[in-house]
Amino acid sequence: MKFPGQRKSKHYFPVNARDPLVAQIQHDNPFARTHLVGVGQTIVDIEARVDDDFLNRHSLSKGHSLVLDEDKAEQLYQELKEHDLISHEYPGDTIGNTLHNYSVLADDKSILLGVMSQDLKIGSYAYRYLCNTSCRMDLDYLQPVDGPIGRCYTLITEDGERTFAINEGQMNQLRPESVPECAFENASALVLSSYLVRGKVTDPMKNAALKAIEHAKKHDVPVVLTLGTKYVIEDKKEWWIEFLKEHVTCVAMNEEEAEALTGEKDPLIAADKALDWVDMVLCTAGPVGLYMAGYTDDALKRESTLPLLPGHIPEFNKYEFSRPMMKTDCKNPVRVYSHIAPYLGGPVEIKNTNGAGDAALSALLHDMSANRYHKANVPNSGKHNGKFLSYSSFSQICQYSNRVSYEVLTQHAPRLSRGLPEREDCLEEAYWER
Ligand SMILES: Nc1ncnc2c1ncn2[C@@H]1O[C@H](COP(=O)(O)OP(=O)(O)OP(=O)(O)O)[C@@H](O)[C@H]1O
Ligand SMILES: Nc1nc2c(ncn2[C@@H]2O[C@H](CO)[C@@H](O)[C@H]2O)c(=O)[nH]1
Repeated sequence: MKFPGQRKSKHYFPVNARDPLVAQIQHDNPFARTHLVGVGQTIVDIEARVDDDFLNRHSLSKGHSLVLDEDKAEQLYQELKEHDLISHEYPGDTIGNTLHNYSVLADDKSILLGVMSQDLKIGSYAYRYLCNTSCRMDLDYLQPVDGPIGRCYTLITEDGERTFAINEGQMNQLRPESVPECAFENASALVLSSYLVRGKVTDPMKNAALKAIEHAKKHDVPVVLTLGTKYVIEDKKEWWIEFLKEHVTCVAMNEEEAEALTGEKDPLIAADKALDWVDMVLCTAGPVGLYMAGYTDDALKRESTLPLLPGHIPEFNKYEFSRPMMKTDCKNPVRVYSHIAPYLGGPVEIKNTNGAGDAALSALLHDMSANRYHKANVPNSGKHNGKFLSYSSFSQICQYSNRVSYEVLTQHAPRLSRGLPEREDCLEEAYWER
């Protein structure tokens, strides 16, 4: 496990691998490990540059993700092929992206639960998916299916916006029996997306996701939900609110999804409202940067030394140096908020915004895992004088998430092609003290 945030050597584990005393202790007590587990829809992103007219012709709504009927999906594909519009093919799925990024950042294991074509042909989409996924992602539990994985036509218009059109293939055929309980032992978090419940009523995926939640609860693993696209939420807002209350520790969303869920346009107010239902919120807001909200115990709160920010909640970032906790673990819960503007104002040239939100979430999940890892290995550390959800403060997680999003904005693919640059071994110099 590489540690997040300030990435100087002291933040790496093991601290001193060559020390004979440390080696002896390790031999007697090998480091406890942890991993991230996720349930995903296995899909490949097929990227093409199109104009607004193309979106209108195929009745697609700009910026969103829609599932197409098989015929319509085929028609769209033929048009892309005919005009030679396809420019790239990448493994996709919001959960696959998040797990892959996590494995790259933490240099550690994640487990993907999903489907994979059993008769895999070299050069097929399934083959490409596997070839371009981090080797730290454990794919051994994938359920074989007879047919293709999903395709996500990622249509980029001139304004840089991406619109998704999905040909689902077998992506929703994951069965609850293919979600093994052993994948949840020692897991740091379970990550799911709202996309998992928008299949046909006969698709087993929704029950597979519920089975995963059941295992996660049994093993005291926090459930993290990313909201995917606003349409999935708008259609049944009340259902989602109940779902959050019952199952979810942390929700990740962008400002549109946040508005669909809470009715609030302002991401800070939306995040605050979501705290009525969950313990922690990550809300990305494109060029406005991102917000986090959560709870800490009054006795453990820490004041920010950064400028206090105006907003609908005045000086909302006052306690952003605190570390997130579950509300039920706080004697006197205090709400904490933090915000960060895009890293260095955003890249000079944004290659593609696809995956920027997934990248932010993977950084947060990395920080949560680092906490679990540290706690298992150094339980008496002062870092664990409270039952915290993450290793770093709200403020530092915001900076880290933002930094990772930036990396995805500067590249074409939705998944990190490498970790953060080693050269920038202290974020303080490059960023904090800008
Ligand atoms: N135009 C932009 N300029 C600067 N930074 C940006 C821009 N768009 C996104 N970002 C950065 O990326 C982060 C995540 O972006 P965004 O809110 O667009 O995610 P998203 O809509 O969930 O993306 P996706 O669903 O494709 O993963 C933002 O918090 C911000 O740091
Ligand atoms: N699982 C899943 N991922 C999607 C869907 N629509 C878009 N995405 C993914 O969202 C990612 C960006 O967040 C892209 O890489 C897409 O693959 C969907 O319906 N289901």
